[in-house]
This record gives sequence, structure tokens and C-alpha cells, in this order.
Amino acid sequence: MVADDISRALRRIGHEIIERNKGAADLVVLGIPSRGVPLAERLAAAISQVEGIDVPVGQLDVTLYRDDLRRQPTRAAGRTDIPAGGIDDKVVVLVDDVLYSGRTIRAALDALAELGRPRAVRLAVLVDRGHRELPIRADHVGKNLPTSREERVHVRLAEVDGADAVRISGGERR
Ligand SMILES: O=P(O)(O)OC[C@H]1O[C@H](OP(=O)(O)OP(=O)(O)O)[C@H](O)[C@@H]1O
Ligand SMILES: O=c1cc[nH]c(=O)[nH]1
Repeated sequence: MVADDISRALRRIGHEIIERNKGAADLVVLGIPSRGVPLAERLAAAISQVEGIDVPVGQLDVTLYRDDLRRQPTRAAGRTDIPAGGIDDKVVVLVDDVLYSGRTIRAALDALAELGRPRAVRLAVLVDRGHRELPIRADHVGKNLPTSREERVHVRLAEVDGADAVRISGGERR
């Protein structure tokens, strides 16, 4: 995906969310660090532009809720920022760059449960590369990218990396 593909995908997902939610009322968009955060900001801006209202946006750190904490080198806990109105009775849209095993999203659901009780939680991802290990699916997908387990999907975003791109590395291309 190049920059235009990414912005088109985010605009389309914004429209899908508005349609499903019948507007943007009660929406809270939360990005999962690291690259889910700028994606959440872009998505909230795209929804705001269509609906003409501010869409609260924040970020949800899932580090302490991961099920691989004991296996992986220690990661420093990041920041969680919940918009002032909280998440109780809101429709929370979680945003991440890549959906793979589903374990990050499982951790995010645990993190969220400690912060309140949303009316609904939806998931938007830029790339779904398959290989789920848990019963988790995305409601909104920028692009389904069939991959082998040996490959890795790299999402690069202007805010973090200087430019937008999605590329695949490693493994045997099929
Ligand atoms: O579905 P999963 O198997 O959990 O994989 C997806 C997660 O993995 C990546 O994060 P990574 O751990 O590489 O950290 P990063 O966000 O800092 O790139 C990606 O950003 C997702 O958050
Ligand atoms: O390919 C992958 C797998 C997990 N997380 C990523 O960002 N890319």
C-alpha cells in the first residue's frame, strides 16, 4: 500500500463506522501504540470531517495485559489517554495497524475492561494478515494481506517514520 491507498482505506473505514453507528455520536476512537495511535487520529479526523462534530480520540496501552509478558524481553509500559468523557456507554473503536494472532487485541479488551463498560467495542485495522490464534476478527479492515507466518508486515506512517507505506518482508512470496 502506498500513501494514497492508506488514506483511501481510512476514509472508507470512517464511512463504514458512520453508517454502522448511524452517525458519530457516542464514538470514542482509541489507538493501540505505537502506530495505531496516529491511525486513530487520522480516522477520527476523517469521521469528524464527514459528520462535522469532534470525535474524541485517545490511546490505549496494552503492555501490562499481554499474555506473553513472561516470554518477551520486558517492554516499558506506555501511555493510556482516555478522552474526558470516558468510555462508559460509548461505542469504542479500537484501532491498530496490523492484526495477526489477535493477542494484542485480546490484551486491549482486558485493558479496556478496567477503564469502564463501553456499549460496544469495534475493531478497525489497516492490515489483516491472517494467522489468528484467538477468536477475534476486525469489523473494519483497510486491506486483507495474505501472508505466510515467516513474513512480517511493516506499516510505516508519516507521523512516526517520515512517510506512509505498507510492505512485507521475509519468507517465500507466494
Ligand atoms: O495480532 P498480534 O499477533 O498481536 O500482532 C499485531 C500487533 O503486532 C504489532 O505490534 P508490535 O508488537 O510489533 O509492536 P509495535 O506496535 O511497536 O510495532 C502490531 O502493531 C500490532 O499491534
Ligand atoms: O507481521 C506483523 C506481525 C505482527 N505485527 C506486525 O506489525 N507485523
